[in-house]
Amino acid sequence: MSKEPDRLFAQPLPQVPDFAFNEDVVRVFPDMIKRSVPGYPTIVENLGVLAAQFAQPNSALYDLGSSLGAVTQALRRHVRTDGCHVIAVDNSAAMVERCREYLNGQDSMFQELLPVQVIEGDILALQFQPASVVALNFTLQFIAPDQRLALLGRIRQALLPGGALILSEKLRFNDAQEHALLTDLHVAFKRANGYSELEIAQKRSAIENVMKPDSLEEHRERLLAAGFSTVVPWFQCLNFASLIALP
Ligand SMILES: Nc1ncnc2c1ncn2[C@@H]1O[C@H](C[S@+](CC[C@H]([NH3+])C(=O)[O-])CC(=O)[O-])[C@@H](O)[C@H]1O
Ligand SMILES: O=C(O)C(=O)Cc1ccccc1
Repeated sequence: MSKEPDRLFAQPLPQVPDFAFNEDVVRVFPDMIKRSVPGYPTIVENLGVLAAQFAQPNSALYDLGSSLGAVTQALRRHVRTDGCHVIAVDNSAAMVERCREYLNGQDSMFQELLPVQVIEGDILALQFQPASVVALNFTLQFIAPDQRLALLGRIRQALLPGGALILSEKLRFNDAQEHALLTDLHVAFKRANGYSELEIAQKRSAIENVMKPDSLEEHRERLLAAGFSTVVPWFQCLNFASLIALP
């Protein structure tokens, strides 16, 4: 993975543009996400472990909003189920291009990895194949709120018995005090990872129009409304959580 440090918001910007997954972000993305999302490495590695428990023979494993393919790589490290293949989807051309390079690197280092297909496309327009694992790792929060239920409904319809959706998201909290506390602690996490007050403030204004987190209660209710039977949180670090939703 690229070692370039994230300094995208280090200089004062006259106007902070809306955050986009462009070439500049791609260059620093591994550093940015590790220093911004508490628990990210733990979530990604364990997502592979969880997926291995839900993978069904001869089915698709989806990595939706795959960015540079960190989840896809974890799926390929952990899942050994016969006949599975991974489908990674992202609508950022810059992400997809670099993701394919990284996966070629993984292919040249290891043998007998699951086959993988990287699709440049909108996950809202995807025709799902029968799937046993679907990962939405910090992607649903970037989907327009009024599209989220329909997307989860289509994922539910594609899921095979014994399969699972794994959904990781930044959380909002209905209780104002809990929200303020966990937001402050997230800022402290970023500061401890070397981000300045300016970087933190400019990044906040870059993402506020494009990333709309929901509360755990909203996630649970929407997943049930989409037809999932069971919703189990398996990880939370500050205001970032990951859920297992069963068909
Ligand atoms: N409609 C869409 N269709 C396809 N892709 C989309 C769409 N909207 C956003 N994306 C893509 O979703 C990804 C979200 S990042 C996921 C991290 C990754 N999962 C990881 O585990 O490293 C999360 C973050 O940066 O906080 C970006 O690559 C977008 O291009
Ligand atoms: O940086 C933040 O505050 C976040 O909430 C997470 C994030 C991480 C990477 C890209 C966009 C948002």
